[in-house]
Amino acid sequence: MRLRHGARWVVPPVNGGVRAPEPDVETVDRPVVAELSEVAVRYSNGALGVERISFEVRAGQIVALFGPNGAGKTTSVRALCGFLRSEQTRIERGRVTLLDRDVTGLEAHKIARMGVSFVPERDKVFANLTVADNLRAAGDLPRQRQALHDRLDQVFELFPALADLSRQAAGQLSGGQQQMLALGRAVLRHPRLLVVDELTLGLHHSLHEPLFDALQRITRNGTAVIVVDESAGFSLDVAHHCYLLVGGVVRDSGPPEKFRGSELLAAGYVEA
Ligand SMILES: Nc1ncnc2c1ncn2[C@@H]1O[C@H](COP(=O)(O)OP(=O)(O)OP(=O)(O)O)[C@@H](O)[C@H]1O
Repeated sequence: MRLRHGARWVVPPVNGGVRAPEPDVETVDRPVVAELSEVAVRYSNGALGVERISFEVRAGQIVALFGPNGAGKTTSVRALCGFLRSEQTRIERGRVTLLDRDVTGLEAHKIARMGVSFVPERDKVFANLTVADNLRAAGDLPRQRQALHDRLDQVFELFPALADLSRQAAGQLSGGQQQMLALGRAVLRHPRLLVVDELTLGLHHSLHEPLFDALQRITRNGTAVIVVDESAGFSLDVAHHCYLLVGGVVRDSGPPEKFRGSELLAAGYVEA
């Protein structure tokens, strides 16, 4: 696989960092890509992961999930992506829909094949493989050489640093570089839905804006994005729609403006 960069990303790049999304007139009428409806999840030890979670994301939208520790954000996105089965954890109630198909409890690899890329909170890269090999491992890649190169170019346009790191072992990269690699591998597949659990957790502040900027750019070819992040600061800047989870239920939802209120800040639900 030849690594180069310079070709155009399929959507115009954003210059000048994270911008507030356009008023959400454009995306509200787009098709729903994924939906959780009244989902309850119980872990194998009997603990309730989430009690009643409903949310949806439409093509080209960024949906932000936030809430305090233990609210059920990770459980919700793992339920959506099929990452609970291996833990003998059950979706006890409710329904997960992906592209109009009921995928409740379906295995992760089948959900991935339907066009979902998941960037988990931990273990997001193969530490012993090079950056190039991590990208090769993305799966669902075009066989035709030029098509593959074009996709790689799109990734390097999103994250130019990756092109220069291609021979480096992923385990030697900084946390920020690993996150870029994980996102790069996820978008290489041209997913219909990208799900990112903890986009900026543990990363230096200077990386937050470029990472959220990348999410905005990813949506511009119609990819839907669900992002969970510790700090809702940038989430509120880029999201079209937000869901506040507390204690395993959706406490509130709406456009980001609704969540900028001091009451939520004071309650610690939204970290500025
Ligand atoms: N593997 C597990 N086994 C048992 N219970 C779990 C497991 N993972 C999470 N839980 C429980 O499920 C609930 C929701 O946790 P979850 O990790 O989804 O929340 P979260 O909002 O992502 O929190 P955080 O921001 O701390 O990651 C919590 O009560 C948690 O203790």
